[in-house]
Amino acid sequence: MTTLRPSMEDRGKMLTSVVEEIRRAVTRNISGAQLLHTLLRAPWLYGLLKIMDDLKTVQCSDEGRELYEILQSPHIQALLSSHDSIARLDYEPVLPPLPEELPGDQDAMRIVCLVKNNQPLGATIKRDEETGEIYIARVIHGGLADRSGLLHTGDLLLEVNGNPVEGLEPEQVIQILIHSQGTILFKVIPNKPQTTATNSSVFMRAMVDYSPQQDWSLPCPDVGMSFRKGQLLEVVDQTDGHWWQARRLPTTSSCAGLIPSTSMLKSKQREQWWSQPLPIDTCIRQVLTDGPSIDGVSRPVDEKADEEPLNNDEAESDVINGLYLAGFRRSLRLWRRMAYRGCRLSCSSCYSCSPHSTSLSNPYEEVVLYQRSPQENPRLIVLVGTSGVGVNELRKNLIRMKPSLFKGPIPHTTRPMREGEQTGREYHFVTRELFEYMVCNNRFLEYGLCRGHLYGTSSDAIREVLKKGRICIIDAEPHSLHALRSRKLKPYVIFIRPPERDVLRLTRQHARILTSCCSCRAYTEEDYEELEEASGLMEMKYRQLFDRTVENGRLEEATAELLSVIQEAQEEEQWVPAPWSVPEESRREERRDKGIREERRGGLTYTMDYTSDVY
Ligand SMILES: Nc1ncnc2c1ncn2[C@@H]1O[C@H](COP(=O)(O)OP(=O)(O)OP(=O)(O)O)[C@@H](O)[C@H]1O
Repeated sequence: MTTLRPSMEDRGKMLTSVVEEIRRAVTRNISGAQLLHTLLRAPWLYGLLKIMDDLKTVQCSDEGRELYEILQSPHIQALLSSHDSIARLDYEPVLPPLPEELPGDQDAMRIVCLVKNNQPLGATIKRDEETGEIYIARVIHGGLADRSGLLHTGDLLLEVNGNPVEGLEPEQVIQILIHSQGTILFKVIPNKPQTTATNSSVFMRAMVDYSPQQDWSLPCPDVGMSFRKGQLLEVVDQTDGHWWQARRLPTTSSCAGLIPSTSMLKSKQREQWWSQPLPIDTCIRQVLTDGPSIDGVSRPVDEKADEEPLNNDEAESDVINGLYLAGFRRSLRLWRRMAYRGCRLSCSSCYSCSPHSTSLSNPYEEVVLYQRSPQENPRLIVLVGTSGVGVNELRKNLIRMKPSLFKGPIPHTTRPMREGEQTGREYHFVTRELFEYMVCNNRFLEYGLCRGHLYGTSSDAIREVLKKGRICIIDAEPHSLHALRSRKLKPYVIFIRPPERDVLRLTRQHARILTSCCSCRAYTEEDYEELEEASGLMEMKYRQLFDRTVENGRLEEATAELLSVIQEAQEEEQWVPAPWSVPEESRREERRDKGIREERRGGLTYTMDYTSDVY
């Protein structure tokens, strides 16, 4: 840069010409970048900077003062500071000179220089077992190598920091890399240009837990990413049929990790299931509590349910301020509890624990953000919780507070109508034949037999409430969620969890627990223990199906939280299974296309050897 030392007279001329230059720029409407370019090229800029101080003190023309103000603006100050840095050659890092003896065939070789600051390289390498050559096995999305855009999957590695890698084990190359800090120089032969696949992200909900530490087949454990049931994953790369790259959401890191693909995880799950003893802890299946079943298969009989009469006022009908709640809930909860206890003893044929259960067949569920439009029906609200946690209390509270907003579905029953009851108000009173016909046609989400009468919640009863623009609120056992999760109902599932033990003791002083022989009594320490244990097991097993969790400590607080969660579910964007947001006609086309795609993919063979893939 040439230093000019202008005279006072020259300074005046200079100032005028600079101001003129700026004015012209403004009137010609040229961009800021063009103006900067013009100014920075001017030989008098350095001189101008020198006289900046003079401008502050010396009496000068209007143009001079105007220029001074312009030069004081933050943008120009930032520019001047950048100018100074560049003028002092004050930038890092200082790159080493390129090797002098570059081979003649320039196209075949690439020298890649990366600056590594205590962060992993973000690429894995592997050795070709036949040739012994070392390749870049994969480039991790968002990692250093990926951000540089200079290393690609399949590039052949020749040297690292001047050390030839020929004949080395991948682990030895990794050691060189680990001990290199700052600048790392790679000599590679680039892989043939790959067709740039459009790598748009896909969002998935994990339906199972995964821990890379326990997965011996992971090509490189350091890059593995763990996840838990219910967590949201952004899958950024599915090019490898076995190992995908993904980020957990919400994410703090731009760097992705490796997770098994659907097919990989399915085969792992199957292997694991067959090698494990039968889980008999939390399994619940649909059993009837007495007599021969409607489908003709004998079911376990619970003697007590027949012996002890229900307290009808409490058990079958809830009327709050003249408002009828779906009355059968109590008896069904009781029935469910019987079924649950019976099942704990024998669940060897239970569907949800079999290797074909839904979580095993779908380890990931594709999800999309969905915003309900005001024209659509409200979403179904499903409360899930262990018996005694307060699901019914919360549900009643919501209906009591906002009867025009919330409503329960009217259940069906084969029990005879009593005096004062109306069909379609407390229940839909139907004949046993009709009830059985509805069962055969899968019209019930849940049904059960109590004291000789059938009770059930039909999907039509739920839709009826939703169609009228009211929020249908039901409680359900978690194993029925699979049947409920449909595009039409779009259920939003809220898990009700018990609070800490001391809050339980404090808040449940006057609470009454319904016992298996249909009587009520105060809660005991044993009940609290059972409640916590059952709740923990339920959460562990079904967490992937819950959208939110609300703790039922103090009733008013829990109700208020529930209200705001429900409002969010109806009014704000939520993650839902992808098919829920697609209109029916495009769903049919999509299913057909997917079939074709899968057929094509089926023809591909994956030949990469992952055993020596090192990060
Ligand atoms: N937050 C709370 N504070 C105090 N008492 C509560 C609270 N939630 C529920 N209760 C009381 O606990 C008892 C059981 O509640 P509730 O009947 O709602 O349980 P549930 O989960 O529906 O189980 P079940 O179907 O077996 O009755 C009731 O006496 C209820 O009034």
